[in-house]
Amino acid sequence: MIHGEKTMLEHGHTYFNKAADMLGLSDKIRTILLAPKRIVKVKIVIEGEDGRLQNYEGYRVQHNNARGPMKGGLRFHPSMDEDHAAALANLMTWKTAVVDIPFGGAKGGINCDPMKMSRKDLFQVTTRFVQEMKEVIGPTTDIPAPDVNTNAEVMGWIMHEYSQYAGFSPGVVTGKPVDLFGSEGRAAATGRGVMEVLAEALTEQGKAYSDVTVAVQGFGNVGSNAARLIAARGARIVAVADHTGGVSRPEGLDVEALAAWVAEHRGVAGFPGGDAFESSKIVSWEVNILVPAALEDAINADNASEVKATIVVEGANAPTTPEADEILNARGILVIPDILANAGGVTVSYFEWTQNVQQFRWDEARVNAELDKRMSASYRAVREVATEYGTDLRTAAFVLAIRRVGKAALARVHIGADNPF
Ligand SMILES: NC(=O)C1=CN([C@@H]2O[C@H](COP(=O)(O)OP(=O)(O)OC[C@H]3O[C@@H](n4cnc5c(N)ncnc54)[C@H](O)[C@@H]3O)[C@@H](O)[C@H]2O)C=CC1
Ligand SMILES: O=C(O)CCC(=O)C(=O)O
Repeated sequence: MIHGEKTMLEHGHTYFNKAADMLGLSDKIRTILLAPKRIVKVKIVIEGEDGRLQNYEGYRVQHNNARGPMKGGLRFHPSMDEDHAAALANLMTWKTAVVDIPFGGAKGGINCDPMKMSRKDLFQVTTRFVQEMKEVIGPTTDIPAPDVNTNAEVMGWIMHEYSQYAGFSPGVVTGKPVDLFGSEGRAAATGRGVMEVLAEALTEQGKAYSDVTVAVQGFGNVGSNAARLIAARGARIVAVADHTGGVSRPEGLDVEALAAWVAEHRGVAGFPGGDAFESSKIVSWEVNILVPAALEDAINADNASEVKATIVVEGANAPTTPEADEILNARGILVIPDILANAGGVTVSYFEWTQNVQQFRWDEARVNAELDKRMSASYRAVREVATEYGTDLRTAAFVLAIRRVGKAALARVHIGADNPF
């Protein structure tokens, strides 16, 4: 899919190259670090409940495993294609390195629309996907997890199907139901990480949560948990938008009531506790903090100059195009980048995987404490690099990640005098 002039993967490469320029990396080293290890595309055909054939494509791009098994979510969305999978897999490599967990990066999914499918058809599609991918995923090779339109239930199906083939394998997938070897705290982890890095940024600026208003785009796993946790710290969530519309309330929305509404109605539209607005207006809402937590390219060259927030926390992956990023930076808006801001999910996925491997359970308090510690330490590490290089947080996060991945990748091969790490 084309995003403006460039593809999503090219956008990712733009960010990578800005950091690679700062590190003075040669073309050879850039190629080593950017080339995906494996790209798998499969055909998924099922007979739906209505008796008709449904025909989909499934993808898994395994980008890099220099630092450990590859890790990343599965997205079920009509826009899923090889470019999306590759771009998102790339981001996973840098994200796992930013939070310093022993994984590489991968991503995949199916170009289906779960909103229009029965649960039984979704189960069939998931099962077929695992049958096609079973040779390339596994607890020590590539470990999927939830992303857009996938959840704990789907992860449970994946674990079951893979275990039919490989024997009992809870570690093949994370984000599973807690009753099926999932981890306490994983469902809310990405939102919790967003809350934690935002706390660091506010502290830096001498502000508290109680001082700020927040707008959230996307009210799924990431957006709803971020909103809930940020509101619980005392901030006012004054506007929320999703694919069905937007709702606002200057005094602050009742986030728990909104979550209950969305669980029943599959969208924020019609929520009686606020005023309706057109969804795309969320980006330019008059607030202190903007949390894009839906899809890519939400903040782009057309709307970046209208952003009113002074901090943007990227709950979503790639919500800001490089053109928009330049505009936000030039306007002095602090952008906490995806590969740092939304890394709480994969961090607790790592905790889940270690619990599975050790056949041991952590309680929620331990998971949350370890997550909070790692997210704040990662924010500070990125800030330190930003200060060292006199650059923005996104470029600093890439510099930090490229150094870590580069050291591991090049220690595995004979590279000689060309090794810049
Ligand atoms: N689930 C996770 O643990 C993680 C998710 N992410 C990223 O966060 C983002 C959201 O993922 P989830 O919350 O898991 O997905 P989800 O499927 O739970 O929720 C997606 C949300 O985006 C909204 N949305 C879709 N199209 C929209 C549009 N055009 N305008 C406004 N809202 C729209 C949907 O209505 C829904 O509220 C994605 O970019 C994903 O890659 C990043 C890290 C971890
Ligand atoms: O939890 C995981 O393994 C990956 C989550 C994910 O897909 C992401 O961080 O974008």
